[in-house]
Amino acid sequence: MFYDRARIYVKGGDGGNGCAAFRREKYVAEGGPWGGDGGKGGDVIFMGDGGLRTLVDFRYQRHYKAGRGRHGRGKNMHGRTGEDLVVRVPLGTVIRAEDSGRLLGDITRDGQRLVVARGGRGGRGNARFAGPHNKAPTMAEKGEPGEELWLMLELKLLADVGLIGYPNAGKSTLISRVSAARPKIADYPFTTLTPNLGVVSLGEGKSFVMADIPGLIEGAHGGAGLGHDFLRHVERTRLLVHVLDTAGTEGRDPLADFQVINRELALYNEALAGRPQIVVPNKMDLPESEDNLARIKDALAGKYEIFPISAVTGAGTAELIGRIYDLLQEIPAEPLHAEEPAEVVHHAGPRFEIYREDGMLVVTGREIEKHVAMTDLDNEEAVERLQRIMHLMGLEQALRDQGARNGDLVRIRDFTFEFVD
Ligand SMILES: Nc1nc2c(ncn2[C@@H]2O[C@H](COP(=O)(O)OP(=O)(O)OP(=O)(O)O)[C@@H](O)[C@H]2O)c(=O)[nH]1
Repeated sequence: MFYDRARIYVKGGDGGNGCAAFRREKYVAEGGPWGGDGGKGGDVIFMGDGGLRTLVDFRYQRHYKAGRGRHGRGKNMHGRTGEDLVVRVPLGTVIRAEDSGRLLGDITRDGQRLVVARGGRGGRGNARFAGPHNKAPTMAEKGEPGEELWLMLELKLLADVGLIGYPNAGKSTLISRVSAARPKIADYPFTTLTPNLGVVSLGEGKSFVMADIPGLIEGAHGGAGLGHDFLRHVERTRLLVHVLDTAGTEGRDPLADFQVINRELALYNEALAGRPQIVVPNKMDLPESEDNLARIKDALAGKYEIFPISAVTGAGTAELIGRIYDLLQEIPAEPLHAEEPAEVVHHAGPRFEIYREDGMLVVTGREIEKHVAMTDLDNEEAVERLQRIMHLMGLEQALRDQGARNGDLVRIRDFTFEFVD
């Protein structure tokens, strides 16, 4: 089965907790703080893999979590960093955050890496909070939670080669003749036309994807047009292979067919019409084809490369796919997106939002929630520090602006406190 869309959940590893510990050695009277830092959580990283062709693996596994950082320990021992999780995706995969639709990136190159969910920072151990004002801090930070989100993956680079030609020219026959795998596109939002796809393998890991561009003539004449999703796929083809019914089995002239199809193609999609094109006179096993082939050669040789074949007997097809493969090496793959993001901006947005719920003021916001998550709420020093941070972030003023009064309850995640003006 062939799938070109997937929805998956990714989570960076949580940072390890910092440790609160004190020196407790013989002969050392006043043990100083020496709790180590927690380790950073691992990242979830996508990596381009030119050998992959589909997103099918993501149908079976939807959750991807990187390793968590280890907790810090006494004697200033830092926790180990969590392991990154590297997920291989086919080239042409476009990644968006599901909630906002924001583009995280495009994977277009083999080995290209993109961090899609960052691991959390490790919490600092109490040794790091020691200073002139506090020689024996009892607080340590908890680890920052790893980033988590749902992603929409979309595979855009489906076909390297598009087959064009009149109905019954033999496009389907050619695809089934030369392709090893015959993936089917499932979950297509429109049902009238299904692109016919084939993966053509030449051995030694060499392959390309060929797609039929069905209904070009019917769609153009009827003004029906093809589904947008399908168009998007065929727009990516780098080379067009124009298949002709050389025998004229339906009573038409193959040379006239050639002109008609190219005219329709230009009307239908100018960019597609400008692609390199090679001409494939098919049905050469039929005797009627000989004269027509001579005429086709007279008219088109010099302008186009011509590869006569018989899709039914297979004559000429090996030369054809060999040449297609070589041509594809010369035609560069276009970048898939104009909007190439310079850097992934993770969770941009307002600093915090405040709303009322059950008579309580609830504060949300990535930064403030992170600070709460990293605070050991059972430790008085840590809570005092959190309050200073909230003050510096301007939360008091924001709460006042929202009409908070002395004694009102304010909640941030699992931390509830009384507002004191
Ligand atoms: N004799 C002969 N017949 C062929 C050859 N290739 C295709 N045909 C026949 O031509 C007819 C049409 O072939 P298809 O492969 O279905 O043509 P198509 O271009 O895919 O047509 P659509 O699916 O309608 O777009 C079928 O009956 C095939 O058996 C060939 O090389 N020689």
